[in-house]
Amino acid sequence: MIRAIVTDIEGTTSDIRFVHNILFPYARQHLADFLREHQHQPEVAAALQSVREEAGQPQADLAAVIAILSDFMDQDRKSTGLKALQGMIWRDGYLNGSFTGHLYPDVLPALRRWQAQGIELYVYSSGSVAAQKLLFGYSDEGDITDIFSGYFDTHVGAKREVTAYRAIAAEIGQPAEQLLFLSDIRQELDAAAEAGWQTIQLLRGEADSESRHRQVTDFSQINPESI
Ligand SMILES: CSCCC(=O)C(=O)COP(=O)(O)O
Ligand SMILES: [Mg+2]
Repeated sequence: MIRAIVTDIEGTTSDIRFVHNILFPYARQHLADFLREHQHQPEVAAALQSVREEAGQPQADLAAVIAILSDFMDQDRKSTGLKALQGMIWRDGYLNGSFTGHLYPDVLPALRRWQAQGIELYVYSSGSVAAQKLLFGYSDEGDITDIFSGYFDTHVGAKREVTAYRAIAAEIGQPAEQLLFLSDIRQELDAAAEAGWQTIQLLRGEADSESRHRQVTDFSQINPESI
């Protein structure tokens, strides 16, 4: 019996093209100006220091950190510091109406159905918790943040690491076999399965013939009561 469902965002609830073609370029375009203006704010300074440490350049000046962040963005590196900064920059974009958080049309009806069945809903993304709340708070369907009982980001660990799923299970307080993780990425599902979770892979685009996970093309095909 599934007690809680944890969902990925990019490629699962939301189109990967929204993240890569809209969110990421917006952050890249505004990064330098944002940092010059806000570098001394405590949460910005903490994220910058985290990036310096991650790059092994603890004394890097602002220009050097901007170059490091540019490299991280080129690599789509799931750096906790970069993700924190992207979330702060995206906030302006959501607030000034530059974009809304993309949701596939099958997502909200399924989330509502599962919630009505007494299943708790959570998010786990490499995007910061603040960025997750923005996407779901300013989504195509309005503010749906209340539907989720909690949000997890890379502070619990990287999405391909088994330990992250053990940490999330401990925080949710349910046995791993009663937790279901939804993601488009096989390696993330492999880590969740190794931690004892149930898994379903979303195939929003290309097939994945190497996957050993149950596969669906949208949320309407997921029936937690049959798992
Ligand atoms: C909060 S939306 C932006 C997601 C993001 O920054 C990212 O790198 C995608 O990560 P995910 O773990 O959702 O694939
Ligand atoms: Mg994904």
